[in-house]
Amino acid sequence: MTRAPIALTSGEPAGIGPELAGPAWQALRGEVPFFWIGDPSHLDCAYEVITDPSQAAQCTDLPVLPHDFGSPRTPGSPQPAQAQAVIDVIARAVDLAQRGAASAVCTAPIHKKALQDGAGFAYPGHTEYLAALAGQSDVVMMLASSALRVVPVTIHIAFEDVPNALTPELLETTIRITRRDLQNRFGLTEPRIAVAGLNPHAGEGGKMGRQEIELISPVLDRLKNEGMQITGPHSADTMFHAAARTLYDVAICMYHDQALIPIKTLDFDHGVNVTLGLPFIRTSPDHGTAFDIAGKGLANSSSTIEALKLAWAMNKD
Ligand SMILES: NC(=O)c1ccc[n+]([C@@H]2O[C@H](COP(=O)([O-])OP(=O)(O)OC[C@H]3O[C@@H](n4cnc5c(N)ncnc54)[C@H](O)[C@@H]3O)[C@@H](O)[C@H]2O)c1
Ligand SMILES: N[C@H](C(=O)O)[C@H](O)COP(=O)(O)O
Repeated sequence: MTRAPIALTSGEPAGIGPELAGPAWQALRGEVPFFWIGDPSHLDCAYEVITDPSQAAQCTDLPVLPHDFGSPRTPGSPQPAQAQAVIDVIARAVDLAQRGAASAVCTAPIHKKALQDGAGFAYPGHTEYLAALAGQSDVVMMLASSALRVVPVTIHIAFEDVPNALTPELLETTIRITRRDLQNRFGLTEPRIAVAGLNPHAGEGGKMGRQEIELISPVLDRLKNEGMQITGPHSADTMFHAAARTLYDVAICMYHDQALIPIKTLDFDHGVNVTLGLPFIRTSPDHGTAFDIAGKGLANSSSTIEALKLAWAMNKD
Protein backbone atom coordinates (compact mmCIF):
# COMPACT_ATOMS: atom_id res chain seq x y z
CA MET A 1 0.00 0.00 0.00
CA THR A 2 1.28 3.51 -0.80
CA ARG A 3 2.23 5.44 2.31
CA ALA A 4 0.44 8.72 2.89
CA PRO A 5 2.50 11.91 2.66
CA ILE A 6 3.76 13.81 5.72
CA ALA A 7 1.88 16.91 6.90
CA LEU A 8 4.27 19.88 7.39
CA THR A 9 2.72 22.68 9.43
CA SER A 10 3.12 26.40 8.82
CA GLY A 11 4.32 27.25 12.32
CA GLU A 12 4.44 30.91 13.37
CA PRO A 13 4.19 32.94 10.15
CA ALA A 14 6.18 35.81 11.65
CA GLY A 15 9.04 33.34 12.04
CA ILE A 16 10.97 31.50 9.35
CA GLY A 17 8.49 28.59 9.11
CA PRO A 18 6.94 29.52 5.75
CA GLU A 19 10.43 30.04 4.27
CA LEU A 20 11.48 26.47 5.05
CA ALA A 21 8.87 24.62 3.01
CA GLY A 22 9.93 25.60 -0.53
CA PRO A 23 13.62 24.66 -0.17
CA ALA A 24 12.63 21.44 1.63
CA TRP A 25 10.37 20.57 -1.32
CA GLN A 26 13.17 21.23 -3.79
CA ALA A 27 15.54 19.02 -1.78
CA LEU A 28 13.16 16.11 -1.13
CA ARG A 29 10.82 16.04 -4.15
CA GLY A 30 10.55 12.44 -5.33
CA GLU A 31 12.21 11.16 -2.16
CA VAL A 32 10.01 12.13 0.79
CA PRO A 33 6.35 12.93 0.00
CA PHE A 34 4.92 15.78 2.04
CA PHE A 35 2.48 18.67 1.84
CA TRP A 36 2.35 21.99 3.65
CA ILE A 37 -0.62 23.27 5.67
CA GLY A 38 -0.79 27.04 5.92
CA ASP A 39 -1.79 30.26 4.21
CA PRO A 40 -0.53 30.18 0.60
CA SER A 41 -0.18 33.99 0.64
CA HIS A 42 2.61 33.54 3.22
CA LEU A 43 4.79 31.53 0.81
CA ASP A 44 7.51 32.94 -1.40
CA CYS A 45 7.90 29.77 -3.49
CA ALA A 46 5.93 28.08 -6.26
CA TYR A 47 3.09 25.91 -4.94
CA GLU A 48 0.04 23.92 -5.98
CA VAL A 49 -3.17 23.98 -3.99
CA ILE A 50 -4.56 20.57 -3.08
CA THR A 51 -7.86 19.69 -1.46
CA ASP A 52 -6.81 16.28 -0.18
CA PRO A 53 -3.39 14.95 0.92
CA SER A 54 -3.65 12.10 -1.60
CA GLN A 55 -3.18 14.69 -4.39
CA ALA A 56 0.31 15.60 -3.14
CA ALA A 57 1.95 12.78 -5.08
CA GLN A 58 0.93 14.35 -8.40
CA CYS A 59 2.33 17.82 -7.64
CA THR A 60 5.34 19.35 -9.34
CA ASP A 61 5.53 22.33 -6.98
CA LEU A 62 5.04 22.38 -3.18
CA PRO A 63 1.59 20.86 -2.43
CA VAL A 64 -0.39 23.16 -0.15
CA LEU A 65 -3.50 22.36 1.85
CA PRO A 66 -4.72 25.94 2.34
CA HIS A 67 -5.52 27.35 5.77
CA ASP A 68 -6.69 30.96 5.88
CA PHE A 69 -4.78 33.10 8.41
CA GLY A 70 -6.81 36.18 7.52
CA SER A 71 -3.90 38.55 6.92
CA PRO A 72 -0.44 38.74 5.35
CA ARG A 73 2.72 37.47 6.99
CA THR A 74 4.64 40.08 9.02
CA PRO A 75 8.19 38.71 9.46
CA GLY A 76 9.61 39.37 12.91
CA SER A 77 6.33 40.63 14.41
CA PRO A 78 3.77 38.02 15.39
CA GLN A 79 0.15 39.05 14.92
CA PRO A 80 -2.14 38.12 17.84
CA ALA A 81 -4.99 37.67 15.35
CA GLN A 82 -3.07 34.85 13.62
CA ALA A 83 -2.31 32.87 16.78
CA GLN A 84 -5.43 30.70 16.64
CA ALA A 85 -4.71 29.72 13.03
CA VAL A 86 -1.19 28.60 14.04
CA ILE A 87 -2.73 26.34 16.68
CA ASP A 88 -5.50 25.11 14.37
CA VAL A 89 -3.00 24.06 11.70
CA ILE A 90 -1.25 21.80 14.22
CA ALA A 91 -4.58 20.25 15.23
CA ARG A 92 -5.49 19.78 11.57
CA ALA A 93 -2.21 17.97 10.86
CA VAL A 94 -2.74 15.70 13.87
CA ASP A 95 -6.27 14.91 12.75
CA LEU A 96 -4.99 13.92 9.30
CA ALA A 97 -2.32 11.71 10.89
CA GLN A 98 -4.80 10.06 13.20
CA ARG A 99 -7.10 9.32 10.25
CA GLY A 100 -4.21 7.90 8.20
CA ALA A 101 -4.40 10.66 5.56
CA ALA A 102 -0.94 11.81 6.66
CA SER A 103 1.76 9.32 7.62
CA ALA A 104 3.42 11.72 10.09
CA VAL A 105 3.34 15.28 11.37
CA CYS A 106 6.34 17.55 10.95
CA THR A 107 5.94 20.88 12.72
CA ALA A 108 7.58 24.21 11.91
CA PRO A 109 8.45 26.33 14.95
CA ILE A 110 5.91 28.17 17.03
CA HIS A 111 6.47 31.11 19.36
CA LYS A 112 4.99 30.00 22.65
CA LYS A 113 4.48 33.47 24.10
CA ALA A 114 2.86 34.76 20.89
CA LEU A 115 0.34 31.91 21.06
CA GLN A 116 -0.32 32.48 24.75
CA ASP A 117 -0.80 36.21 24.26
CA GLY A 118 -2.82 35.90 21.04
CA ALA A 119 -5.00 32.87 21.71
CA GLY A 120 -4.53 31.83 25.33
CA PHE A 121 -2.56 28.76 24.26
CA ALA A 122 -2.35 26.72 27.45
CA TYR A 123 0.67 24.58 26.52
CA PRO A 124 4.37 25.36 26.84
CA GLY A 125 5.16 23.74 23.47
CA HIS A 126 4.12 21.36 20.72
CA THR A 127 5.13 18.36 22.83
CA GLU A 128 2.55 19.01 25.50
CA TYR A 129 -0.14 20.11 22.99
CA LEU A 130 0.36 16.98 20.87
CA ALA A 131 0.10 14.83 24.00
CA ALA A 132 -3.22 16.50 24.81
CA LEU A 133 -4.53 16.10 21.25
CA ALA A 134 -3.58 12.42 21.33
CA GLY A 135 -5.03 11.91 24.82
CA GLN A 136 -1.66 10.71 26.10
CA SER A 137 -0.45 11.67 29.56
CA ASP A 138 3.11 10.47 29.02
CA VAL A 139 5.19 11.58 26.04
CA VAL A 140 8.90 12.16 25.71
CA MET A 141 10.92 14.82 23.89
CA MET A 142 13.97 13.49 22.08
CA LEU A 143 16.40 15.49 19.96
CA ALA A 144 18.42 13.44 17.53
CA SER A 145 21.20 13.85 15.00
CA SER A 146 23.95 11.59 13.70
CA ALA A 147 26.13 12.93 16.54
CA LEU A 148 23.85 12.36 19.51
CA ARG A 149 20.38 11.55 20.85
CA VAL A 150 19.20 13.33 24.01
CA VAL A 151 16.05 13.23 26.12
CA PRO A 152 15.18 15.79 28.82
CA VAL A 153 13.15 14.18 31.63
CA THR A 154 11.65 17.51 32.69
CA ILE A 155 10.88 19.71 29.69
CA HIS A 156 9.40 23.19 29.51
CA ILE A 157 9.51 24.29 33.14
CA ALA A 158 11.43 26.91 35.09
CA PHE A 159 14.81 25.77 36.38
CA GLU A 160 13.73 26.35 39.98
CA ASP A 161 10.88 23.85 39.51
CA VAL A 162 13.10 21.01 38.22
CA PRO A 163 13.97 19.30 41.54
CA ASN A 164 10.33 19.00 42.57
CA ALA A 165 9.19 17.85 39.13
CA LEU A 166 11.84 15.16 38.99
CA THR A 167 10.19 12.08 40.46
CA PRO A 168 11.14 8.38 40.27
CA GLU A 169 7.91 7.72 38.38
CA LEU A 170 8.68 10.38 35.73
CA LEU A 171 12.26 9.16 35.30
CA GLU A 172 11.17 5.53 34.95
CA THR A 173 8.35 6.33 32.52
CA THR A 174 10.65 8.48 30.40
CA ILE A 175 13.27 5.73 30.17
CA ARG A 176 10.66 3.08 29.34
CA ILE A 177 9.06 5.16 26.54
CA THR A 178 12.48 6.08 25.14
CA ARG A 179 13.66 2.47 25.10
CA ARG A 180 10.43 1.20 23.53
CA ASP A 181 10.39 3.78 20.73
CA LEU A 182 14.12 3.36 20.01
CA GLN A 183 13.38 -0.34 19.58
CA ASN A 184 10.17 0.04 17.57
CA ARG A 185 10.88 3.17 15.54
CA PHE A 186 14.68 3.30 15.32
CA GLY A 187 15.51 -0.40 15.03
CA LEU A 188 17.79 -0.60 18.09
CA THR A 189 17.44 -4.07 19.61
CA GLU A 190 18.60 -3.09 23.11
CA PRO A 191 19.47 0.62 23.23
CA ARG A 192 22.39 1.64 25.46
CA ILE A 193 20.99 4.28 27.78
CA ALA A 194 23.23 6.72 29.66
CA VAL A 195 21.60 8.73 32.43
CA ALA A 196 22.92 12.07 33.67
CA GLY A 197 22.91 13.23 37.26
CA LEU A 198 21.17 16.41 38.29
CA ASN A 199 23.93 18.02 40.32
CA PRO A 200 27.57 18.91 39.59
CA HIS A 201 29.73 15.76 39.45
CA ALA A 202 26.55 13.69 39.77
CA GLY A 203 26.33 14.84 43.37
CA GLU A 204 29.93 13.94 44.32
CA GLY A 205 28.80 11.12 46.61
CA GLY A 206 26.13 13.26 48.26
CA LYS A 207 28.33 16.29 48.92
CA MET A 208 26.67 18.34 46.16
CA GLY A 209 23.11 17.09 46.22
CA ARG A 210 21.35 13.83 47.02
CA GLN A 211 19.00 13.25 44.06
CA GLU A 212 21.54 10.87 42.49
CA ILE A 213 21.59 8.66 45.61
CA GLU A 214 17.98 8.91 46.66
CA LEU A 215 16.13 9.15 43.35
CA ILE A 216 18.12 8.38 40.22
CA SER A 217 20.25 5.37 41.25
CA PRO A 218 17.35 3.35 42.72
CA VAL A 219 15.39 3.73 39.46
CA LEU A 220 18.41 2.74 37.38
CA ASP A 221 19.12 -0.27 39.61
CA ARG A 222 15.54 -1.45 39.19
CA LEU A 223 15.61 -1.12 35.41
CA LYS A 224 19.06 -2.72 35.14
CA ASN A 225 17.66 -5.72 37.02
CA GLU A 226 15.09 -6.06 34.25
CA GLY A 227 17.95 -6.40 31.76
CA MET A 228 18.03 -2.88 30.36
CA GLN A 229 21.44 -1.55 29.30
CA ILE A 230 21.66 1.50 31.53
CA THR A 231 24.62 3.37 32.98
CA GLY A 232 24.73 6.35 35.33
CA PRO A 233 24.10 8.66 36.94
CA HIS A 234 26.95 10.32 35.03
CA SER A 235 28.44 13.75 35.49
CA ALA A 236 26.69 15.76 32.80
CA ASP A 237 29.78 17.82 32.01
CA THR A 238 31.80 14.80 30.89
CA MET A 239 29.24 12.60 29.15
CA PHE A 240 29.09 14.46 25.83
CA HIS A 241 32.71 14.49 24.64
CA ALA A 242 33.48 12.44 21.54
CA ALA A 243 34.73 9.27 23.22
CA ALA A 244 31.94 9.28 25.80
CA ARG A 245 29.30 9.56 23.08
CA THR A 246 30.40 6.25 21.54
CA LEU A 247 29.31 4.43 24.70
CA TYR A 248 25.56 5.03 24.47
CA ASP A 249 22.67 5.38 22.02
CA VAL A 250 20.72 7.95 24.00
CA ALA A 251 21.48 10.31 26.89
CA ILE A 252 18.68 10.81 29.41
CA CYS A 253 19.07 14.26 30.98
CA MET A 254 17.36 15.80 33.96
CA TYR A 255 16.31 19.14 32.46
CA HIS A 256 15.85 20.93 29.14
CA ASP A 257 19.18 22.71 28.70
CA GLN A 258 21.28 19.83 30.05
CA ALA A 259 19.98 17.85 27.05
CA LEU A 260 19.59 20.49 24.35
CA ILE A 261 22.81 22.48 24.76
CA PRO A 262 25.07 19.58 23.70
CA ILE A 263 23.08 18.59 20.63
CA LYS A 264 22.43 22.14 19.41
CA THR A 265 26.13 22.89 19.88
CA LEU A 266 27.25 19.78 18.05
CA ASP A 267 24.74 19.78 15.19
CA PHE A 268 22.30 22.72 15.16
CA ASP A 269 21.84 22.47 11.38
CA HIS A 270 20.81 18.81 11.38
CA GLY A 271 19.16 18.25 14.76
CA VAL A 272 15.63 16.89 14.79
CA ASN A 273 13.09 17.05 17.58
CA VAL A 274 11.02 13.84 17.85
CA THR A 275 8.10 13.26 20.19
CA LEU A 276 8.16 9.70 21.52
CA GLY A 277 5.14 7.94 23.00
CA LEU A 278 2.55 9.38 20.61
CA PRO A 279 0.27 7.13 18.54
CA PHE A 280 1.56 8.92 15.41
CA ILE A 281 4.98 10.09 14.25
CA ARG A 282 5.97 13.69 14.96
CA THR A 283 9.25 15.37 14.11
CA SER A 284 10.36 18.99 13.92
CA PRO A 285 13.48 20.99 13.13
CA ASP A 286 15.52 21.71 16.27
CA HIS A 287 15.48 25.49 15.89
CA GLY A 288 12.93 28.12 16.78
CA THR A 289 11.12 30.93 15.00
CA ALA A 290 14.31 32.97 14.40
CA PHE A 291 12.50 36.34 14.26
CA ASP A 292 15.85 38.08 13.78
CA ILE A 293 16.28 36.63 10.28
CA ALA A 294 12.63 36.08 9.24
CA GLY A 295 11.83 37.51 5.82
CA LYS A 296 15.49 38.08 4.97
CA GLY A 297 16.12 34.96 2.90
CA LEU A 298 18.67 33.65 5.43
CA ALA A 299 16.78 30.66 6.83
CA ASN A 300 18.61 27.35 6.56
CA SER A 301 16.20 24.48 5.75
CA SER A 302 18.58 21.64 6.53
CA SER A 303 17.08 20.80 9.93
CA THR A 304 13.58 20.74 8.40
CA ILE A 305 14.86 18.46 5.63
CA GLU A 306 16.34 16.12 8.24
CA ALA A 307 13.07 16.22 10.20
CA LEU A 308 11.07 15.19 7.12
CA LYS A 309 13.58 12.47 6.24
CA LEU A 310 13.53 11.07 9.76
CA ALA A 311 9.71 11.09 9.89
CA TRP A 312 9.68 9.09 6.66
CA ALA A 313 12.35 6.66 7.89
CA MET A 314 10.53 6.10 11.19
CA ASN A 315 7.35 5.22 9.33
CA LYS A 316 7.60 1.52 8.60
CA ASP A 317 3.84 0.82 8.44
N1 LIG B 1 9.71 23.42 17.57
C1 LIG B 1 9.43 24.64 18.01
O1 LIG B 1 8.31 25.07 17.91
C2 LIG B 1 10.50 25.49 18.61
C3 LIG B 1 11.81 25.02 18.80
C4 LIG B 1 12.76 25.84 19.42
C5 LIG B 1 12.38 27.13 19.82
N2 LIG B 1 11.11 27.55 19.61
C6 LIG B 1 10.69 28.90 19.94
O2 LIG B 1 11.31 29.81 19.06
C7 LIG B 1 11.41 31.07 19.68
C8 LIG B 1 12.79 31.64 19.50
O3 LIG B 1 13.73 30.80 20.15
P1 LIG B 1 15.30 31.06 20.20
O4 LIG B 1 15.57 32.48 19.82
O5 LIG B 1 15.77 30.55 21.47
O6 LIG B 1 15.91 30.10 19.11
P2 LIG B 1 15.95 30.16 17.53
O7 LIG B 1 16.32 28.79 17.10
O8 LIG B 1 14.70 30.72 16.98
O9 LIG B 1 17.13 31.17 17.16
C9 LIG B 1 18.44 31.06 17.70
C10 LIG B 1 19.45 31.66 16.71
O10 LIG B 1 19.66 30.74 15.64
C11 LIG B 1 19.34 31.33 14.38
N3 LIG B 1 18.59 30.34 13.59
C12 LIG B 1 17.59 29.55 14.07
N4 LIG B 1 17.13 28.77 13.09
C13 LIG B 1 17.83 29.07 11.99
C14 LIG B 1 17.80 28.59 10.64
N5 LIG B 1 16.95 27.63 10.26
N6 LIG B 1 18.65 29.15 9.75
C15 LIG B 1 19.51 30.10 10.12
N7 LIG B 1 19.60 30.60 11.38
C16 LIG B 1 18.76 30.07 12.30
C17 LIG B 1 18.46 32.54 14.72
O11 LIG B 1 18.55 33.51 13.70
C18 LIG B 1 19.01 32.97 16.06
O12 LIG B 1 20.12 33.81 15.86
C19 LIG B 1 11.00 30.86 21.14
O13 LIG B 1 9.66 31.26 21.29
C20 LIG B 1 11.09 29.37 21.32
O14 LIG B 1 10.21 28.88 22.29
C21 LIG B 1 10.18 26.77 19.01
N1 LIG C 1 12.38 22.59 23.58
C1 LIG C 1 12.50 22.64 22.16
C2 LIG C 1 13.78 23.28 21.73
O1 LIG C 1 14.29 24.11 22.46
O2 LIG C 1 14.23 22.99 20.64
C3 LIG C 1 11.43 23.48 21.58
O3 LIG C 1 11.04 24.47 22.44
C4 LIG C 1 10.40 22.78 20.89
O4 LIG C 1 9.52 22.19 21.75
P1 LIG C 1 8.16 21.65 21.15
O5 LIG C 1 8.52 20.65 20.10
O6 LIG C 1 7.52 21.03 22.32
O7 LIG C 1 7.43 22.82 20.62
